Amino acid sequence: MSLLRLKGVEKTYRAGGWFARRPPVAVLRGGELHIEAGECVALLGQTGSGKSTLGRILLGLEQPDAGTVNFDGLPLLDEAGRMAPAIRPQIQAVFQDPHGATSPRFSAFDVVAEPLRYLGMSGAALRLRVEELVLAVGLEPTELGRLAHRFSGGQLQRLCIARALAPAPRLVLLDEAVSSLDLETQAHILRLLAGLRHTTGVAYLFITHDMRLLRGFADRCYVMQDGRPLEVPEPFGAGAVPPALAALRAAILPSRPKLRTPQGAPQDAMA
Ligand SMILES: Nc1ncnc2c1ncn2[C@@H]1O[C@H](COP(=O)(O)OP(=O)(O)OP(=O)(O)O)[C@@H](O)[C@H]1O
Repeated sequence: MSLLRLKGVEKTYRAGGWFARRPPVAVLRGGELHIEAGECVALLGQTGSGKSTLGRILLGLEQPDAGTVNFDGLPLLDEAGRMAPAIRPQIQAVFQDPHGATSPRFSAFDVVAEPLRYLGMSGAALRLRVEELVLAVGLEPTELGRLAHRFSGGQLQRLCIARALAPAPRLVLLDEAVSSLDLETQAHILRLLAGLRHTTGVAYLFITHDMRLLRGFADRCYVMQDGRPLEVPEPFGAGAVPPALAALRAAILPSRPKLRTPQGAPQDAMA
């Protein structure tokens, strides 16, 4: 049984309500996606292709118009569209902008402690768990009293990762979680996430539009094509790939850009 399975999920946004002049936007149009326990699955797609909509559905923030979403074999949402309280802590998320995802009034301690307090933890047990989590993401417990917004973007994202892992989830949605960081910090955070997956057994849904981040990180890959997640066995292979993936591949910058000579022939810019 899969940890998560989406089947035939459809979602249409009706901008401005039912009587608006603008036509409805059908963002998700079916397809299938599954994630096994402990797996890292990438979901690629161009901007506006519906990746985050799909992510919000997994978090119970958005209701699909049609289709099924099962977590551990059970429906993710009840008939009223609410997520079962037992499932809620098992699915967590890390978003692109760590500043937007944390309160400027919170200390680092408060950021990580937030979901644990919600689950009823307090006192020495809370402090111990928060310290354990910040150590796991490579920060020092002595820093916990600092205001979170005084940390660098990469450090604050580490705190957000610690917060996501606090309730010991089985699935973490990483929605462009490293996209706002510089290349070196991206590499550190991806290494950290890979290590945490190894030690905790958590599964990831890694949403990105940047194909370069996939290599060595994701086990399997889907691309959003015409509103449907489509599994791509070999995203970097020489064979045919869906047009949406071909466009993302074409967007990868060459490591050594080519210049055009006066005769029009490409020439290595670094030669
Ligand atoms: N609440 C909403 N109401 C109306 N339209 C929406 C809403 N949320 C998203 N959309 C539209 O749905 C489409 C898909 O948006 P979504 O954020 O899921 O795409 P995405 O693939 O995550 O894009 P990006 O990589 O740019 O974040 C876009 O055209 C967007 O404008």
